[in-house]
Amino acid sequence: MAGLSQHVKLYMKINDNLSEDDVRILRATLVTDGHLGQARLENATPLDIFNMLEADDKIGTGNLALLGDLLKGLGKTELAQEAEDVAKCEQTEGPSCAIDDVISCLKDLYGREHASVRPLPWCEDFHLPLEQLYTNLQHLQHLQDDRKLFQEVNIVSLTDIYKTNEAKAKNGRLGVRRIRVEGDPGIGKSCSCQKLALDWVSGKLGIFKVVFFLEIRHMSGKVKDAIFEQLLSEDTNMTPDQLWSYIQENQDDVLFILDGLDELSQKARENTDVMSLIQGKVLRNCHVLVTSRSYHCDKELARCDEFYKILAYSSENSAEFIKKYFSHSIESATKLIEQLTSNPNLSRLVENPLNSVLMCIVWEDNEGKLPSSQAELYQMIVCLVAKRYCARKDIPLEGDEIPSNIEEALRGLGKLYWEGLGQNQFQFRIADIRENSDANGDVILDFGLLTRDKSVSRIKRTFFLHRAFQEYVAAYYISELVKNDAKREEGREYLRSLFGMSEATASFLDMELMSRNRLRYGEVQNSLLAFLGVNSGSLFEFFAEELGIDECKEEDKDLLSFVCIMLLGRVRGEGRMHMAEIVAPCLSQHITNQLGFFMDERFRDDHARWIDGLTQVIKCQNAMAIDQAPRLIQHLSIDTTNIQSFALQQQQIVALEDALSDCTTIAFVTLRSRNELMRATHKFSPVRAFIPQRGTESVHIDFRLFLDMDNMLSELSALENLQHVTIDIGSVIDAAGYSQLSPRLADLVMKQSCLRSLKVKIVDWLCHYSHGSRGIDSKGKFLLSISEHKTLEVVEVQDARKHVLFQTLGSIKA
Ligand SMILES: Nc1ncnc2c1ncn2[C@@H]1O[C@H](COP(=O)(O)OP(=O)(O)OP(=O)(O)O)[C@@H](O)[C@H]1O
Repeated sequence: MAGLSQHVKLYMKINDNLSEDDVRILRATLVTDGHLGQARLENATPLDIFNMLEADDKIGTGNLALLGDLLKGLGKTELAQEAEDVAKCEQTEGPSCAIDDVISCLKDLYGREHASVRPLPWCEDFHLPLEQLYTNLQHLQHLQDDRKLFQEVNIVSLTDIYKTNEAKAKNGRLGVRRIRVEGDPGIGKSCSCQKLALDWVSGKLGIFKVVFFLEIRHMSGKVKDAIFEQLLSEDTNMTPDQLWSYIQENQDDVLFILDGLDELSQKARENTDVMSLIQGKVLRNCHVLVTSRSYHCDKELARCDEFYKILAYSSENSAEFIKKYFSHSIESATKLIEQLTSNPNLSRLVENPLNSVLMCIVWEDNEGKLPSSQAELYQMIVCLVAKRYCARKDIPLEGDEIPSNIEEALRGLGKLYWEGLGQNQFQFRIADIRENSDANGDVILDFGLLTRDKSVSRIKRTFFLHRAFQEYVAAYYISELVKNDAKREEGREYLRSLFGMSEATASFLDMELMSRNRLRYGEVQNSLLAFLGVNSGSLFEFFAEELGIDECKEEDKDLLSFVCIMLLGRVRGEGRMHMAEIVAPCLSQHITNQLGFFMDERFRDDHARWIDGLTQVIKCQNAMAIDQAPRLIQHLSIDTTNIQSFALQQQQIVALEDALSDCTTIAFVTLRSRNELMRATHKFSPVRAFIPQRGTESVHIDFRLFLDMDNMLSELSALENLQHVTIDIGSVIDAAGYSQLSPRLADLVMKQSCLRSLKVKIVDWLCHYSHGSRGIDSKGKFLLSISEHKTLEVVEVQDARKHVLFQTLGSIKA
């Protein structure tokens, strides 16, 4: 009703208010006055009559004179007056009347469509009421588009952003117009947008007169048309051009909520003006809030005024959500919370809202059985869908086995969705699904992992409800190919395109493409490992073969080794050692995580997993060393910048330290950090964690800032038989102070009897700087240690002011 124009609403009102006698008189008058023929009028209701008159252009928008006369003839003066008012309104004040109509139409739509979430695609009737279930999320605000500079903000929903900005606004005008919100998959971006729209409906966002909530994945053309396609019905009493003019004239009052920029398809990108809207090239005074997955669309969103990140639920939030979900059974909630709290892996998993809701569903449906990982969680959900489908169709089930035609259907879907991901396509036409699925088209469409768009939208295409499932099913398809010996070659082709090796062979890898694919298909790559499970050996055999190709250049081996070790770090369970055994003999002899495109902080988690994988590889090589295996790691280069964050657990460092303590084959170690090493949550000593105590001949340490120089030198002194030590440090903050350097260096020289070169360069001491001393204090002991040393050939020490204190041993002896 809200979407209907004023005069149509009036027609309906008149229809309801005329008696049968009135209708008879009306028909007769129309015939007598020659407006309509008798045959057409027979049995026609007033509504039919008004439609006929409209079709003959006798009445319509802003033209209700005839209707007024007819009503007056019937003695319906009030209705006649209303007809006059509506006509006047539509003629003279058309746009403002019409915009009110659009607004009520939008409010009606949001109140209806966005008042609930449907986390399960197969359950069309499984709606969770958003207002009751919405649980506060944590947010960060990034400062000046720099992810390193951020502040924690007291914001629990997107509406709070506007509330905070409104408090700072001048003359009621918000200065901040373009807001960017990012977050990981399933973290609640869409849900937060829904909540924002609902808050507007309930008057909590009064600063905006009109709010357009558009899902970018449905966008294929101009924003002007998308508004009508997604939000308004065909008989809205404003044309797209009229509405656009209204928006242009009232920019300050309008908010666009644009959800999921990362889901804009390649094809749509060429035709849509949504980027111009986001970047303020059109409607620059409108308000825009745009969401995307983390680290996606960075360039396009660089010019936004504010930049927020949705973090996750805190552990209290996730418990609160579970209680809300099980409000009918507090006992279930308490039990689930207890189980999750006792398992750190699962507790972390449910910090993600999508995982939280799926966990509740699985718990409810599987009599308290819980998954151990995200992939297993999705697997359980797909099993659940399959079981419901079988129950619906009376298909007998054997245990937990999914019937083969359903598996086949899932594979068909996986193929389609993998191809869709390549094009950033998230919705599919039914015809395409049938075409791609042989005999299983109906199973796919009926199965329940697909859902049809139910909104007012005129887009009637089938699509996946949640992108995470699309990635999951695509991974399932690839894993089935990889496991199948008969489809080995096809499987490998898929692996190449998944990991970004499709346009090259191992002899010529494109690091940019590989890193891009890691960002784009990271979820698919990770799910693939989970699907392969005990069969993950096939994936590592693939990498081992690529590494073994004769033409594979050393730098390409370094890159493949990094990816391979990072993936190994993601393997859980007993099979891990076996996977390590497959790759360990083929890896590069130079193992490094200092790899151009992969140095970006977007790969932070991968660097943390790399540490786990490295631990496995080293353990494996330690065992192999006894058998004199030919290829062992000889040079280890670690950039700690990306691994010293909270992504890395203390026990992971301890495990690596343990593995390295048994390692004697690594002769060269390079350590680098591009930021402050000790700002990490976990304090660790880089020397102890990353340098083997035995067998290391050469160490190069290159840190931008270091807090514990004193300790580092003592630990280097404790290593066995070092020959070359090079230390480059930008700045040092050392509790022991500048004056301690000389005795520590003396210790190092005395303890390392095989030392041949020692080069130390420290650009600045940030504290404990003794202004009086321009060089190294108490040099005597140091000089003595050098002069008594038997093998030392080169000593170079540069101080804070770049004074070269010692250049060669010769100069010291002189
Ligand atoms: N704040 C919240 N309170 C309660 N439930 C939530 C909340 N946020 C998200 N959810 C649940 O998590 C599911 C996934 O959330 P949503 O679709 O908003 O994630 P997203 O960040 O948009 O994911 P993607 O990037 O994959 O599109 C929702 O269907 C809903 O069930």
